[in-house]
Amino acid sequence: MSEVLKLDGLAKSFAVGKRLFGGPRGMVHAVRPVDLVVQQGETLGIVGESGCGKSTLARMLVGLLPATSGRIEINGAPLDNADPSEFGKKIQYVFQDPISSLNPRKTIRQIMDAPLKRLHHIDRATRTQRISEIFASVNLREEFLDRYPHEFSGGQAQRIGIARALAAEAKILILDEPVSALDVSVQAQVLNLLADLKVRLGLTYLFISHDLAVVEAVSDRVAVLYFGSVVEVGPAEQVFAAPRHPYTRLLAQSAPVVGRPLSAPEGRESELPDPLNPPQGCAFKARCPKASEICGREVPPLAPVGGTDHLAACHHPL
Ligand SMILES: Nc1ncnc2c1ncn2[C@@H]1O[C@H](COP(=O)(O)OP(=O)(O)OP(=O)(O)O)[C@@H](O)[C@H]1O
Repeated sequence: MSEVLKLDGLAKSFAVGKRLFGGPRGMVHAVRPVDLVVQQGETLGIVGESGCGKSTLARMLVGLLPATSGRIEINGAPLDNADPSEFGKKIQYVFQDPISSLNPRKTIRQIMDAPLKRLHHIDRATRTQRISEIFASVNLREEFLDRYPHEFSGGQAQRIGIARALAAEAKILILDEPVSALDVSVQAQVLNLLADLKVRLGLTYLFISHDLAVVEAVSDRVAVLYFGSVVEVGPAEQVFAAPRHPYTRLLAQSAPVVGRPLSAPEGRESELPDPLNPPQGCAFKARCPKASEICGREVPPLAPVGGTDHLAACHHPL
């Protein structure tokens, strides 16, 4: 296996609450420095409650948001922040809400044609042929190409969203809650399609979701985000069957049923800390049954917890 994607200290802060005169009132550290490696052909699931930084991370990866610090490498080469077409050829984004992410005034053919034209500069006849091939690969009928986005059901629209990402010929797809907006029966079809495409086209996925059961079903490895940081990462079956971070255990306990989204688990305090006033030490300490004095003082580093590929950021791993 080879590394296709590497995040090195990738972080994003937002200045919030601008005063009329003077600078911002504070900084929100939406994503704190994240180090992650994704191997060719794997699906890395990213889970966490609302507000933990999933979308901010995803948007940095596809160049929709500039990082505050850190870098992104693809196949060993840094991605140039300044050149969106470089991002587009290597890494593509599949949105949660497929219909609203497609331009309502353009036919599906025009939507599919844009990345081929912009990123690959190939002639019209070749583009037409590529679009037909891609459309067939997501099991959609060719006649749909001349319709508009609003004419499709959620499941069909998500297939179109996937087809559009494939048109760019990127090998890495960021799937941001790709099935959350769909009915459960349609979810399974789209997940099967994604699994099939991954093998057929040699793709690598980052699968972001707050639905733990879906992430468990599709991921080889899982990274758990809490308050902008990775607090646990490891093989999916290990992380779910034997979580080492108390936060992961709370998540797993709170979502035992397929399709049930993560809700704030019961804890001593079931809220994320105030981003404008982050706590000292471990961000999870107020909700953690194992918290001790050191947790209030020192941020725990992400460190191996049995096996080199299973890491947790906890002073008292389970
Ligand atoms: N443009 C912005 N300006 C200020 N703060 C922001 C901005 N975007 C995100 N944030 C803050 O950054 C943190 C992470 O947000 P983000 O949307 O990445 O989380 P998320 O896990 O994707 O949540 P959700 O599942 O609800 O989309 C939150 O505290 C959020 O309020």
